[in-house]
Formats: sequence, C-alpha cells, structure tokens
Amino acid sequence: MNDVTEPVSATLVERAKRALGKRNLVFIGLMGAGKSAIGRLTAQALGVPFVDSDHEIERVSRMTISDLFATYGEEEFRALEARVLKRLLRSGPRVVSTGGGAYINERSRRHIKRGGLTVWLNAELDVLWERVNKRDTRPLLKTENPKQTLENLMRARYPIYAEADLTVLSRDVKKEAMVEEVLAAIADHQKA
Ligand SMILES: Nc1ncnc2c1ncn2[C@@H]1O[C@H](COP(=O)(O)OP(=O)(O)O)[C@@H](O)[C@H]1O
Ligand SMILES: O=C(O)C1=C[C@@H](OP(=O)(O)O)[C@@H](O)[C@H](O)C1
Ligand SMILES: [Mg+2]
Repeated sequence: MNDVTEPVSATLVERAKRALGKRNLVFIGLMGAGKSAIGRLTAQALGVPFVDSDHEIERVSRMTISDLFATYGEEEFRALEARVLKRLLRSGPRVVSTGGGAYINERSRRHIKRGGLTVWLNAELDVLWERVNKRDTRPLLKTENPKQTLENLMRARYPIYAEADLTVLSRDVKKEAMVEEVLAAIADHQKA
C-alpha cells in the first residue's frame, strides 16, 4: 500500500535516479530511525524494489527476530544477518533497509559498503524513544531501562553510522517529506 499521501516531486525523483544510477540504496541507523518505513516509501518513489533485511531474515528462518536472538544468541544472528545482506546486495538496483545493528557488524558493514550508497537516518534520542517504546519487538531493548540502553547504543554506534555516504536527520515530519530529503541528499551527493 502506498503510504505517501502527496506525490513526491517528479523533478527530484529524476535527479535522484540519475545520481543513484544502478546502485542499491541502503538505509542504516538506530532502531526507530525510520529505515523500514522511509526505505519502503523511497523505493516506491524511485520505482525500484524494496527489501528489509529483518523481514528477509524472518522469512528464510521462519522465526521472529526476537526468537532468533533468544534461541541462537546475537552472535549467530549477526552471522545470519551478514549472509542475508551479502545475498540481498548482490543484485539491484533496489532499496535495502537494514536492521539497526547490521552496519555495526564488520562483515555486514563490508557487504553494505560494497553493495550500495548508504543513507544514515540520524535521529535524536527522544524521537527514537517515542517510536520504539510503542512495540516490544526489539530484543536488545528488553532491559531494565530501555531508554538508557538506547542512549548507550547511540553513543557506541553513532560514530560508526557516521561513515555512511549520506546522512539525513530523521524527524517527526510527514514521511513523504523525509523521502524528499533522502532524494535531495542523493541528488546533491552527485554534485560532490
Ligand atoms: N518521519 C516519521 N514520522 C513519524 N513516524 C515515523 C517516521 N519515520 C518512521 N516513523 C515510525 O516510527 C516507527 C519506527 O519506524 P521503522 O521504519 O520501523 O524504524 P527502523 O526500521 O529504523 O527501526 C514506525 O512506527 C514508523 O511508522
Ligand atoms: O539495533 C539492533 O541491533 C537491531 C535492530 C533491529 O532492527 P530495526 O533497527 O529495524 O529495529 C533488529 O535488526 C534487531 O532487533 C537488532
Ligand atoms: Mg526496521
């Protein structure tokens, strides 16, 4: 279903498509940054396929992310995540939204860097917290103080996400406004 209520600027779409070329576009960032939601809408705007690596992992394993963590542990999950991302990024062009920890794992980060143009959806703690505390599907946040856990992950991970090709500030604006900001970042990146 297309969630974009107003069409994204056709000129902007064309400029972004030209700049992206045949490359994949890979969304990275912390839980709640909007990778899955904005990634899907960006793929719709660009007219290319969309895949979310978490959804693909759940599809091939026939288990939820939470069950995978509980049954096999995070290390095994990261190894599976790296294998899935290597396969997903082998073809394209497509938009790939990754799980928040993928880019932090060295093997997955290598696949992602080789596999496409990376966009970091950078968000402030309160924006992320507002979004993630509505659902309990993220095993890493099943702690005594999940907001503190999220802040700790920000401190540890933000310097690594900052290696992305593009950075877009994820805010609580209309999702199509976020899509337009992502497309503008891609188009302007071409000038660099
Ligand atoms: N710009 C935005 N404004 C309001 N809500 C948003 C925005 N971007 C994402 N969301 C919502 O925040 C929640 C988390 O988004 P999601 O795409 O699942 O994040 P991620 O995949 O990065 O963890 C979802 O309910 C989504 O609809
Ligand atoms: O940050 C992380 O390590 C994780 C983020 C999750 O994806 P989202 O970022 O889409 O929530 C999911 O991959 C798993 O719970 C681990
Ligand atoms: Mg997601």
